Amino acid sequence: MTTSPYKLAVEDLTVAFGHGRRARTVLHGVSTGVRAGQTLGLVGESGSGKSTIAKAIVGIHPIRTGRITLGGEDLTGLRGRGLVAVRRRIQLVSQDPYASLNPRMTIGEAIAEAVDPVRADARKHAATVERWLETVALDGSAAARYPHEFSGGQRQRIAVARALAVEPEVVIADEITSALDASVQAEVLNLLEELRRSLALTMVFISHDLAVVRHVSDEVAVLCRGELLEQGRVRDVYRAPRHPYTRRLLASVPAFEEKPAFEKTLEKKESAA
Ligand SMILES: Nc1ncnc2c1ncn2[C@@H]1O[C@H](COP(=O)(O)OP(=O)(O)OP(=O)(O)O)[C@@H](O)[C@H]1O
Repeated sequence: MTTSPYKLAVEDLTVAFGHGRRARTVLHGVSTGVRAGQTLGLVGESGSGKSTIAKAIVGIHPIRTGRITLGGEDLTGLRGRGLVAVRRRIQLVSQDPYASLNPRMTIGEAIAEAVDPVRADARKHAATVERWLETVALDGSAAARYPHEFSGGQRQRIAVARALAVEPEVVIADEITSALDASVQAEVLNLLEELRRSLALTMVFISHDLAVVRHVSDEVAVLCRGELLEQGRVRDVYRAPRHPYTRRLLASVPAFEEKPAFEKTLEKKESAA
């Protein structure tokens, strides 16, 4: 039985790299979580430990202490098949889509593998592959091509399609737009926002871009040097940050009240609907 209000919960998480005297703790008892169907924005300066949380959740980094639960089920310490199964239920999409796309596989094969890892047959799953490509606004003919044949923004959309094709319970998006220029960033964020609404995704959105986080998140958690300083509803934290560090972080955003380009595009779409 769990009393956690969160679909995905992290409790008292400590992660350290290295051993003995060389060990360095990078997460110090972090507790956070995301409610079902919501998006948690995870913010903090470079090196604060955001990616480490994501990687610990999906089992890439071992944890020292703490607990990770999904729907109340304890995932901590899973190995072998259990770990593989969890990696499917929680999909991590990172800044570099090359990391999740095998350069020797066509896009069709990559998505087919996400749908069915046992029989990753692009022809057998052609209809599903095409549906996911269309979901991320790509033509079905993309299935026969290789990752290097696409632009950065297109590759990121393919990585999102591949992650969603698994039908995960939670998606963790780690700086997925930081390598993209502003207009492509807007395109990927718009897509994510549409998918989030239509598929009622539960998502952790990691970014150092506070304007973007404000737009896509329901709650925001602020991380500083491996410690979680505060978490709350976006509106509350942005209007009245409790921690001086959060205040500084928000103050350092130039023209903070200025709405990002993609937000304006979304508003236009909504008012036209
Ligand atoms: N595999 C690793 N081995 C040793 N140290 C690591 C490893 N991965 C991360 N670290 C260290 O952990 C700390 C947190 O890194 P992490 O990548 O989680 O930060 P971040 O907040 O995601 O930063 P950024 O926004 O720059 O991606 C950093 O000091 C980093 O050097």
